Amino acid sequence: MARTRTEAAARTAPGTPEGLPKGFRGAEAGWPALHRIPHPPRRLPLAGDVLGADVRRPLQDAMRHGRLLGPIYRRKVFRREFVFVWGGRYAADLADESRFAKHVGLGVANLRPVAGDGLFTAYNHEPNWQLAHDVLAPGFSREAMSGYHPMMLDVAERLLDRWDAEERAGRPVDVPADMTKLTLETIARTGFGHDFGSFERPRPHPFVTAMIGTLTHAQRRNAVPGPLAPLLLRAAARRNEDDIALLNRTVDAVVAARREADGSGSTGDLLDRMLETAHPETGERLAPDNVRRQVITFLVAGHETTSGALSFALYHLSRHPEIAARARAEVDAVWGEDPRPGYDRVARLRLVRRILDESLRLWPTAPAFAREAREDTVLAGEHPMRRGAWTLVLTPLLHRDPEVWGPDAERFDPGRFEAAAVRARPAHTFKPFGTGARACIGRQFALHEATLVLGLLLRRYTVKPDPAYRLRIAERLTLMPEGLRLGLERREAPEPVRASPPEDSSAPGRPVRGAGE
Ligand code: HEM
Repeated sequence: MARTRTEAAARTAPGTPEGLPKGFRGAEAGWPALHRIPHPPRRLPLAGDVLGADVRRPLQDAMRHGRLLGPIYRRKVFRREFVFVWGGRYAADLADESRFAKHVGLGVANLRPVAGDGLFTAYNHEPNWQLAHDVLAPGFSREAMSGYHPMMLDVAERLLDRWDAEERAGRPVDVPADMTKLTLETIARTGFGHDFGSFERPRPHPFVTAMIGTLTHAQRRNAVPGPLAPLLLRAAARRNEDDIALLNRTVDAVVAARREADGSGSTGDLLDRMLETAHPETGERLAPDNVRRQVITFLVAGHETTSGALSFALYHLSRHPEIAARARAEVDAVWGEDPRPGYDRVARLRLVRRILDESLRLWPTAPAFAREAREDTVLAGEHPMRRGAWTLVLTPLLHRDPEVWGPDAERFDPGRFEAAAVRARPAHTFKPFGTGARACIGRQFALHEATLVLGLLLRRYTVKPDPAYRLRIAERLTLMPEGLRLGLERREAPEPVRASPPEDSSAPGRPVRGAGE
């Protein structure tokens, strides 16, 4: 029989007044041997480790400290102390789901006013996480994905039309802006049957502007200490409320249109699942306010990070023409001139996929995730943690740990994701999609979309870097190559299709999985 919302609510463990789950602790209380963990040398009595902090680039700031202080370190911002880790052995231990779980903290917790108990921001103890996970996971099955594929192609063709026009006009393309248009339209179309008209607009859709506003605000909240935040961020908080209101209005309109359609044209997409599907065991459905949270979650989580991943991949390809040429040869061999390659032929682009993996290694676009101890435990046999104590894993540094990736870890080399190299690495050291039960539900979606689009772009254009460009990373919880523009050169028709397939493309169409996945 269907469980009611009241029964579901009764299963929720009561949180603290701030909405934090039981067991949450500051580092001082949570890490009994905190003194053994290094911190920056010039600690100020009240302010802590704030000297030289870059509030607009907190992740790169954290990476700078990590390089100086080692694979586990701590930082104090006024009264709050945080532990950061990036060493492979710590990350691997934190992946043990029997002792650790996702921690909703820092930036993710700051998104609670926008996304509430939506899938990404839900506390582990909130019943809506399991409910939504079970209802929505089939929306990412192989069958569902093959249904999205033609829609992904349609959106990619809109990008190609746009890039053709830019190429004819001899104008460089604004890569992050165009990738954001593409990925927003893709998740909106496949998940919600919606068209934001991004490619037809001279400026980003207001949804995107509001989303960037809320992500930036959530990030800034970390940098401004709690007691001062209301004062210092008063104007920003007001803007943030406006942004959230716009996100809500946009999403409410999408949901209302679907309800009005009353099942006609229903495709079983994510929104149908959110509105119609009952939990297979409990019969419970998502409540309307939770549907709103989930739609926002998927629209945001479903495009911002993939857009960054594609942008970084294009950056690297522009800098490594020899790798781009090999990838293009693969696309020609596997797809030939077929203008609409089928679903199964995307995962056969093994090198293109490795280029994406390597781009996500160097700049994982969701660059950190937090883990908390389920019970009192000792991290990697070295650092005691009490139940509820937590730490932030800095993925870009984990992905450059020389003990795992070797002395040339900074070098872009897709060969690191060849099957033998993956097998030779320790497990749980490549984590662009997080880990465990709360890892990214959209991983296959993102990889399929990005591989498809990169294949289509490689086949049609040679991308030319601006020699004066130096990679700068913009941060708004996610990462993006700031100001990246690339010149385009339309290719001649591809070489005739080779009789024999390249390297390993004859293997069944399943992607090589990274270590520990
Ligand atoms: C390259 C693209 C992507 C990257 C790098 C990425 C990364 C991540 C990471 C690191 C997490 C875990 C965060 C944590 O532990 O706090 C996560 C969770 C999540 N992602 Fe993604 N993601 C990507 C694409 C997508 C797409 C395309 C979707 C939806 C269509 C999506 C939806 C979600 C959701 C709903 C969660 C929360 C899952 C849960 O807690 O149950 N992501 N993602």
